[in-house]
Amino acid sequence: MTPETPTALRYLSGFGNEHATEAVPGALPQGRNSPQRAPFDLYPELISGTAFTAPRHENRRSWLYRRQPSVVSGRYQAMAQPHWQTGADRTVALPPEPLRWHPMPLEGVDADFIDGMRTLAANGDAEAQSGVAAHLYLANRSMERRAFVNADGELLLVPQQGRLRLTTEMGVLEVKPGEIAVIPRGVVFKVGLPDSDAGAGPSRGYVCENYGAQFRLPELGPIGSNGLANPRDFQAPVAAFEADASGADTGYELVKKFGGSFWRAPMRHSPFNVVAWHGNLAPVKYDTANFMTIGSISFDHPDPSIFTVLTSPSDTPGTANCDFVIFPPRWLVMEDTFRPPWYHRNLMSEFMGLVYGEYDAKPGGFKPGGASLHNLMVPHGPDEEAFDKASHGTLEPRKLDHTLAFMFESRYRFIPTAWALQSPTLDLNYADCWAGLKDQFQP
Ligand SMILES: O=C(O)Cc1cc(O)ccc1O
Ligand SMILES: [Fe+2]
Repeated sequence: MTPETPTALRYLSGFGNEHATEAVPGALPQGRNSPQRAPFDLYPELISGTAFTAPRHENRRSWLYRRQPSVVSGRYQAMAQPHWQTGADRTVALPPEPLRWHPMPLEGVDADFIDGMRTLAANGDAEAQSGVAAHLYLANRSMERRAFVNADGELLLVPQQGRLRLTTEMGVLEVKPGEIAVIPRGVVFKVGLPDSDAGAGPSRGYVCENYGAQFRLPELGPIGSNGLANPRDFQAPVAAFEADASGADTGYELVKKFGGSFWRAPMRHSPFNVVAWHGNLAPVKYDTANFMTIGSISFDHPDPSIFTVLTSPSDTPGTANCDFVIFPPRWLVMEDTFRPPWYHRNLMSEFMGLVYGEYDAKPGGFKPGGASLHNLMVPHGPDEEAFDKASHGTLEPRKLDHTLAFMFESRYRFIPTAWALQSPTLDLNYADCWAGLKDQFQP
């Protein structure tokens, strides 16, 4: 029952590249996509992630050559997953203040990746193809004969604890904390937890579900033709299929999120039955250790847009549906500068998480696995401890090391779910971290 994949996974390099990959040599038709009979009598199937007529530089689609087309499944039945919410919940009274959550406890977790998903906050509307959700997953069980497909958006996975083995229609990817993965809308996948399976305990991580335009690399402007996340460091899987795909004895359950509702259908065969594929729509992984970080080498603290890994544009240029921004290890060398983030209020709304280490604006209170939310025009900035240290410390070159925070930044306010607002992990004392900032004005 194990997937037919090599033990050391191989990947194809490049963001949005036209890849071509065969699990069995000769399985890809040559010179055309849809011959009268495809090699080995595989079924050609197209998946398009953009409208057919999207501009060429945005157009994403792939051709899959599979043992059975996706349409072969049993009937769908409604299924409950009340904790995975879709779009802004307008019934929630949105607090106008900074919010923070302590790490969600892992004790007593008994769920796979799908059942263990918890929406912390969401905005926009999947139907309107705009907005994002910020979820946390807490899971201790691999999806074995269970697969998932999300029709509502793409999923950006940010593991915080434990590796994920992502078996997808297009092959297998493995990601560990520090790495991320993006699974396109509509691509079937399942999540294995190699570390949990080995007894290391539950896995935890963050997910950005993007209902809007697909994540892409940001423009580099005056930075030039290299830097930040380099395209070649994004890795797509090689084609792989499950060995038992034709065995009639091994049922599968396919879970589908469709317009915010969950459905399940029995399948007689594994949906991971793609023998070859080609195209530029594919799941990818990326190691944030490869991010070429740029910062000030003179003075002042740059805007965090300098740390954008991927961006999902909205229809207003420069005002993203969502930016995925990281705060990786880096040197701070600025002279006569308050080096942490300044105090600020922004048009954009900021959901933050911490994969490991300490975040320089909140050395104490923001813990790995926790989250914070600073919505549009909600004031925030360094806590008292960070302010004191940064105002009085000597300004030698200093490495911020062993740290990885990130931000899902959106033009739309994130509305926390009722569950998140009632959670015992909600930090009711968050505002206290600024309460001691004194008026030190001495004219
Ligand atoms: O609020 C935060 O911690 C995120 C952030 C970091 C930064 O360096 C500048 C602005 C900003 O919103
Ligand atoms: Fe901020």
